[in-house]
Amino acid sequence: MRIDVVSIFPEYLAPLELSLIGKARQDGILDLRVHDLRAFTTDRHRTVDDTPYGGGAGMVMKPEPWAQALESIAADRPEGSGRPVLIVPSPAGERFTQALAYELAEQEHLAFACGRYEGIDERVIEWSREHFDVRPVSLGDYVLNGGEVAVLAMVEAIGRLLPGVVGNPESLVEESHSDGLLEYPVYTKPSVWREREVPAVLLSGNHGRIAQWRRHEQFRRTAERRPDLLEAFDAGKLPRADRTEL
Ligand SMILES: N#Cc1c(-c2ccc3ccn(Cc4ccccn4)c3c2)n[nH]c1N
Repeated sequence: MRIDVVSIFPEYLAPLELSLIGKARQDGILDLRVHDLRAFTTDRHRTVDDTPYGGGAGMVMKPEPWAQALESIAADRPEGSGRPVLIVPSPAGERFTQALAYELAEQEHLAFACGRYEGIDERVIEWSREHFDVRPVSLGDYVLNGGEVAVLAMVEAIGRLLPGVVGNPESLVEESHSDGLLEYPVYTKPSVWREREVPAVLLSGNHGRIAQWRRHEQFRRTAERRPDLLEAFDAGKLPRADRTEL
């Protein structure tokens, strides 16, 4: 998979050089490129923002640097790849979910546009549809200062689903949200810790009973902490977790 990220703070994406995503890049599973939006400005001050039409607080990101950056990415797309998907983090976007992570993990080329200030001139989103499948996406119902934190989360959630990134693909099946439910509690040695014991069933060696207990714990936790997920689960609206390997 090829991923391009455009930001005025490219160093914000440095954590993607670490851990599993960093190794996936070294192994050639993920070709991730970060671009500084200011490299696509033409004035001596490398200006990326201006005052909003209609007034209001804050500044808006100018359209032309974005068009230059995104045209450069579209022109450099991998040989034979289809139309790239442009994900625009935004508080006004569709919710990022595990199901969307699975969907995007099947794409050959993703691009992320990290806005700042009060956002990107809306005409960029409209213009981008000439070159990309454009998806405004929100990390959640709270306000961040820009798109970079959302991109860190989305790239990790998507990248870990790619074949060869996590050691045991089986582990992707049983984690929270992979089947629409929260994950069961996990324990390790010692079996008694500060007078707290590991549930006896987990020490029984009876794999059928262990699986039954774990499934029950998933439903109990989901009902307690995320009843909204339980309704979706009961309605059969499962995320795309019907495969352990993409
Ligand atoms: N994904 C996501 C986001 C964002 C987000 C994403 C991109 C930008 C670019 C600028 N801002 C600041 C800002 C504040 C207020 C109104 C508009 N814009 C962003 C915020 N906030 N919350 C999420 N779940």
